Amino acid sequence: MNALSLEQVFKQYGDKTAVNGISFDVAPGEIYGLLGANGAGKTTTMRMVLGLIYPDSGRILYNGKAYSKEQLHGLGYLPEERGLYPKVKVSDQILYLAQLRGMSRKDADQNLKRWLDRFGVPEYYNKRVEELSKGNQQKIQFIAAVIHSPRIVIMDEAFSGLDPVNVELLKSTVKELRDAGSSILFSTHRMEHVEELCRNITILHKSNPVLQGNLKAIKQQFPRERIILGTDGEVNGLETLGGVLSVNRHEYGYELMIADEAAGRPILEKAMTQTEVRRFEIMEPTLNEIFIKTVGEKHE
Ligand SMILES: Nc1ncnc2c1ncn2[C@@H]1O[C@H](COP(=O)(O)OP(=O)(O)OP(=O)(O)O)[C@@H](O)[C@H]1O
Repeated sequence: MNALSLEQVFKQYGDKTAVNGISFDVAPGEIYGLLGANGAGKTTTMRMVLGLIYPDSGRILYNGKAYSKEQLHGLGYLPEERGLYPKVKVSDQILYLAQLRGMSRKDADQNLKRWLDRFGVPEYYNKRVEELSKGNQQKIQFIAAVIHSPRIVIMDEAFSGLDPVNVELLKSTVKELRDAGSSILFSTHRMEHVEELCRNITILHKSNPVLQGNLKAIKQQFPRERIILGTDGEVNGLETLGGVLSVNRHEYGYELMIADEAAGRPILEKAMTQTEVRRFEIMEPTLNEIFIKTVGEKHE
């Protein structure tokens, strides 16, 4: 059974439609990507899943059941806007939140210490939030979202403000949660994180779901239009070949845009007659390219 199912969920603010009929399922042990440009409806969708606001129509099911107070204990939320109290000690704050989610203080304390150790910062237990750097506050906010071992975790820009080492640390933690059976609804503008983590995705555009499904299958639907050609030396005349749309010289060789995959072979043959070819690859489109094509605008 799916851990989370949205069925034709619709939400309007006044006469503005924020989410226009979104449906998707998240299996246990799956990270699901929710993507979209600013204002597309991601946060509204996540807030409905959390029960903070109600859909105008449609249904949200948790393990096949409708929302109830008990479900709240099985949900974890890492909001985009951080919500910790700066003056309050990390331990007081996290233990309070964990108890709200149904944990005993003793169990919560054990879990908190384990998480702080996992993140290599046991000394934060007694610190006030304001004493920590922004990135380290983010780690504490992450702990607040998962301390009660929720079955469904909703993460809005989980890795923003983190340095590369901490991004890797939190990424591996998200994978561990997945492998332990949690379902994660993951929203970000960082497409490379989605490529690494998510099995299935929905792209929202102006409140409408415009592209949805298995990420690998989606990639196969889009044409391969870019060739990476790694060479030792110059290759002349590439731009004259049929189906070649553009040629860019790089340190490693050439990057070519092509009309279709059939243009590939003559490029390779021409290169081989002139120099040593180190690499030749007709590239799968990146999710970033697919996103821009689908949404039709730059995003940040
Ligand atoms: N409380 C509200 N009252 C009125 N309109 C709202 C409210 N919350 C969101 N909206 C509108 O609903 C639409 C979707 O907003 P939402 O915050 O869900 O987008 P988002 O995809 O999360 O964007 P971002 O990437 O910028 O966080 C926007 O047009 C927004 O202005």
